[in-house]
Amino acid sequence: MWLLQMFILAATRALYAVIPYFFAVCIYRLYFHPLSRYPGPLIAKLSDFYGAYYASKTTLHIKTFQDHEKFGQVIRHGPNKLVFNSVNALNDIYRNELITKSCAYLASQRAPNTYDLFSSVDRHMHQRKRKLLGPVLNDRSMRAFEGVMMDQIDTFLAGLSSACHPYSIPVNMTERLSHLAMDIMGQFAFGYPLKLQTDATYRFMTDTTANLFLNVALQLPFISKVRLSNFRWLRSLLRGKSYLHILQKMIKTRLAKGQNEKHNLLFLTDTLRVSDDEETFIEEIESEATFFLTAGSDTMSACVSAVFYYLSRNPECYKRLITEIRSTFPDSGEIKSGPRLAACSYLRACINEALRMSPPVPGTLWRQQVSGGDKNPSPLVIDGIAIPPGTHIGVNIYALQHNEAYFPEPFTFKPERFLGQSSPAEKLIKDAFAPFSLGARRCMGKSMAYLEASLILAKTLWHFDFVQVPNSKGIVGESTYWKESGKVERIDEYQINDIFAAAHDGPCLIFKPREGNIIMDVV
Ligand code: HEM
Repeated sequence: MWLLQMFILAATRALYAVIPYFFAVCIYRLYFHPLSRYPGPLIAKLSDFYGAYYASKTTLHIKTFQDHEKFGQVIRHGPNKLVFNSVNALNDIYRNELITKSCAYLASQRAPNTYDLFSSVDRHMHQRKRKLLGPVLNDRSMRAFEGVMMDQIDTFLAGLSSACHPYSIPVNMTERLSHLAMDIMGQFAFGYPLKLQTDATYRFMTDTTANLFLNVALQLPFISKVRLSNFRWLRSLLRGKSYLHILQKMIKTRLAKGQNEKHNLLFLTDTLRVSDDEETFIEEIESEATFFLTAGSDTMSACVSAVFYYLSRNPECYKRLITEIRSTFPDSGEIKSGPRLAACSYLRACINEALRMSPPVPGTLWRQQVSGGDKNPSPLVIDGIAIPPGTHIGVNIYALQHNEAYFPEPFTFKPERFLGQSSPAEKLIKDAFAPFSLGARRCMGKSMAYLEASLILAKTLWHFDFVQVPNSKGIVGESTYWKESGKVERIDEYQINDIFAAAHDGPCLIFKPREGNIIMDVV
């Protein structure tokens, strides 16, 4: 009993000491903090838990957009954070040598003292890694890989074909495309046949729970100081032991094959070998591979699912795209990279418009002044605003790509807006379109992404016609966020859930072979 009394006494004393401190911090953050004059939600001014809360609900991108609508172009989105919504800020932040990734990215570190491309905040370390990875993702490598990618797409088409026979069954495109995208990445990174499309064994690899936790952690910069990477059990808890097991299997299988196998292809394992010690190397490559597989698969399935969704709801766009593809390529076998695919400007415009409305990386990519940058005599200025040292800054991709100043009628699917390039308004569209980010940390897989999306779409539209499922499954993919907010005119937007990358579902479509097309072509 006396133990309990002692405990209550100690707790009460601690509370008395903490309450004044808590109020002092609140008053400082509201009235005396260098960012106190910037507008924003009250809770965000007081705590980073505002961002973490909406990240846990996967709606942080929507909330940031709404906060811009309410508070203006520059908002305070954490005690120490500013989010901008302009092209000027986009260039000032992401093309700036004095700025690097925010320390919050260290929360994604997977093992102590092990940095992958994503978590290397240090600019020099990042440059070194990016240079190493360059040859894996350049045009030459893409050309060498295209045949393997095409084989995977053929398996995808064969799957759609089976869904047409003996009678049509609805196909959830998210499921099919996430399997296809992961199969492509398994081949691309390790030359390993994961076979998610035809065999259920490794389908757990497309689970995105770990990304949700990562996104919450990215909103809480103090977590990077806790060094989560020291807690190895967390790693297997989040990704799942089986995920790490298959990752190690892919790495070891590739190592056993040696460099000369498929000598025209460069794989992740071959390129990133920096350590001679096998165990250290496997740890390093495991970390790099986890990021790489996610970067190249979750994003791709979100992008292509979104294009299918918008086409199924915009018959004019659907007809125009089908005409472009079928008139450009008299034979399906002719669909490959090259001048003819590049000349399919409407295809590119549809992909861009889907990337604009439903960006596969929809959030604020947090950045900070490089350490020691505060000693620089001239202050950091973003879109005309002097930024106090230590501030986390960024542009929210979803909000920018829905900014009416750049994209009139932002909730309407209009691929045509990407076709012109001469007027000032058209130039603004180009400048404000940033699904792959820009500058030193821009996406390294942009060319691969356009090639993969173009091939999947062109091949599918060449072989099949499709419609939205006419029953209740047909609404899968519609925006429940906007529905719940009563914004009916925005419901037709393909819903992406912000988990740093994008979780998504649907659309559910019914396919039928294009008239006169022999199905055996694709099987
Ligand atoms: C539509 C598809 C894609 C989109 C929208 C996309 C978007 C992005 C974005 C916004 C970033 C910057 C992240 C940040 O600053 O934190 C990024 C980085 C990256 N992406 Fe992509 N990505 C896509 C596809 C791919 C593919 C297919 C690959 C190939 C493996 C890839 C590889 C990478 C890599 C390696 C980085 C890290 C670059 C660095 O930090 O230097 N991405 N991506």
